[in-house]
Amino acid sequence: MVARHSLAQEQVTADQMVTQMEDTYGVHPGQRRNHTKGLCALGEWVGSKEAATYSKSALFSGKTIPVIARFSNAGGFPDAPDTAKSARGMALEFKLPGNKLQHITMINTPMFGAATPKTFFDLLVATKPDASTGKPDPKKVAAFKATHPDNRAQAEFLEKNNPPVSYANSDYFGIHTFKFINADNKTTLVRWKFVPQQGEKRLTDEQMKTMPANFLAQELIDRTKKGPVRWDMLVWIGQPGDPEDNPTVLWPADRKQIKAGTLTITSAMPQKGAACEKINYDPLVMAEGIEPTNDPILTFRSPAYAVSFAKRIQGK
Ligand code: HEM
Repeated sequence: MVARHSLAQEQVTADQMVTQMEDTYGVHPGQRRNHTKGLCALGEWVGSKEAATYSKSALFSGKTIPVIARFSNAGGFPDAPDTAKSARGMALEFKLPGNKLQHITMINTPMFGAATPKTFFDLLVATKPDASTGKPDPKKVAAFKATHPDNRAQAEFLEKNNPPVSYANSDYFGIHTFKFINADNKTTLVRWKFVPQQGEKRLTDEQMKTMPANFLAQELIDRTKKGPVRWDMLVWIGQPGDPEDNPTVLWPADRKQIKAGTLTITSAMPQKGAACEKINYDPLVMAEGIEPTNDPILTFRSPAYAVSFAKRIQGK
């Protein structure tokens, strides 16, 4: 496992990955190199007592914790249509007592489309729009699919499930395995998802053809003006032997599940100049009580986000 991890790291660097994003999506100065389209939101979080038995994180103290959120569309096109069959993202920064931070950065597919950074890199290369058609070359996409079976589960999920009608009507999955450490220093492997209290709702095939390119951001701004929007965080408790370092493989469906808390989003606003714009939602920003696994995608994300953040913060 460790050997495969270091091999994957050798094959592509964070710089190469972000340069490839720029090649595939173009450079949009001052903006994120991935999940470029999005908006900011504000809210709060209250964790559960049950989760506190598994993790000593201040996230589960039961106290109200302020949250700065960002909702987004996967990919580096600022004008990606909201009907595109790509992932939607929810990124959360929890402001814990003592100036500590916890980040949770999720997408709305249960699994990721790459077991190694190299597969993700190859996907970026294969989906670069062709100069003559403005669309990915179907031959290159087919060749990628034939040689990267670790992409298949997510690609099939995205093909079969239309995107949500609202950022508020979507599940968001942590995807990676994390470790909860409790007050007795006992480690539990966990995975999680955020489930919308207003229910999951996807665009119909008809709406896929009729909806405009931009509706998700304004819809969330309008919805939160009428009242708060909530998600419950459900945590699956792992068993010894459950896959820890492959975000393309799901755990068996019968794993014990606990409710770890509730997120309440109270307002949403365009990202320009708002609180989420200058946050790097690096998923390895964690407070005591939650730790990463050796998942090669999870460990790669941190340096890649840093490269993108450093560029955009300089206006590049
Ligand atoms: C090799 C794998 C990955 C790479 C190279 C990558 C790269 C990036 C980069 C460069 C950004 C922009 C960072 C910034 O400028 O602030 C980003 C944003 C994001 N990524 Fe990833 N990512 C990967 C995997 C994932 C996975 C597995 C998830 C979900 C579990 C995810 C969810 C997101 C979300 C939601 C955002 C937007 C965060 C925000 O709103 O600021 N990414 N990613």
